[in-house]
Amino acid sequence: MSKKRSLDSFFTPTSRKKVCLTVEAAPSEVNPVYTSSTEVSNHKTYPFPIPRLPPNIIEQLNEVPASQGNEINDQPDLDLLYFQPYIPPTTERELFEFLRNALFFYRVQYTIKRYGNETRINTPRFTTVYGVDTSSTFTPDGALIDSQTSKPVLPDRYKTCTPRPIPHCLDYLRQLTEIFTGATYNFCLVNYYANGADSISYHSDDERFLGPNPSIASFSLGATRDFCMKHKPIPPKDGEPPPEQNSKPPLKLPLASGDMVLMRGKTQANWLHSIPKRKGKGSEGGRINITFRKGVEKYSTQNYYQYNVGDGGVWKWDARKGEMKEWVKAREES
Ligand SMILES: O=C(O)CCC(=O)C(=O)O
Ligand SMILES: [Fe+2]
Repeated sequence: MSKKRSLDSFFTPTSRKKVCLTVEAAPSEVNPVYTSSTEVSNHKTYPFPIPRLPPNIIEQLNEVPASQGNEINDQPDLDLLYFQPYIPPTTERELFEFLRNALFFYRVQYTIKRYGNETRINTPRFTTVYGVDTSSTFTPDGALIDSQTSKPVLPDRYKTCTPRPIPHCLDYLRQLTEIFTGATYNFCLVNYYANGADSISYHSDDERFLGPNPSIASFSLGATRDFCMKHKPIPPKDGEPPPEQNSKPPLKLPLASGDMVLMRGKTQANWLHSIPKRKGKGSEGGRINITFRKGVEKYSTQNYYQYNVGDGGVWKWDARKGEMKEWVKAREES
């Protein structure tokens, strides 16, 4: 297949530009899929193959971003670009349904030590992750090699996890997002909030393994949920009077299906974000969140797999029952 235009020719950071890629010129060619079949992405680490994006969704995604991003930077250290929407309205529902059907998820549990006591934490949403930090790269056939030497990565690099390549259906969006944000991403984290009882508490993605001032592109599909942001408390400095705190109420962005928030600059270092639980009206539907980020240390790989895959069972959307079900290999094959 020939490429009609190179991806580089579309490179205009954060600009609104219609990308008329043909299906032949899809970014999937830049990062081939790790399977012999053209219908699915597969890898030894996947519990089951993941369908590639159908051509009609690819064609519609070539219209991104569907609107101009609005800058939100009127508060200290805050630097957001908010697209309402980014994914065209003709596509968001189909993409949501497609991804919910296609992906596998986990319900991760882990133990933390608080004041000497061990506490079991149940992550209050479904999660999954793909990708690997900059020290390693996947070959087109899915082998993990050292990014510098191109030699196979030895098992002791990632002792607690086995990294998984980003499947075509998410990698296509990753590459489009790289074009429009001017940043590069090697991880794709996916959250599924089954209803208003699922949530993520206030946190910042400020780990050292993302480097200083990381750009994180965050997509919403499905039910609308509030994205709340508040400034971190400003710690006092030795010998100085208490610093003035940001007294403004938390920022609340009602993230709708197809929206994208690009968090960048000093945002992660200074702000916290959350998706609070939601009761009553609008708490019924499921929501997918996809974030693209770049891990620059091998520890990012271990951390992301520990907290987004873990060591529990696989969950898959059951379209007939309309809910996530624990997935059992034998059941699918029989
Ligand atoms: O679901 C969202 O919009 C936010 C998810 C998030 O903050 C995260 O995964 O770190
Ligand atoms: Fe986050």
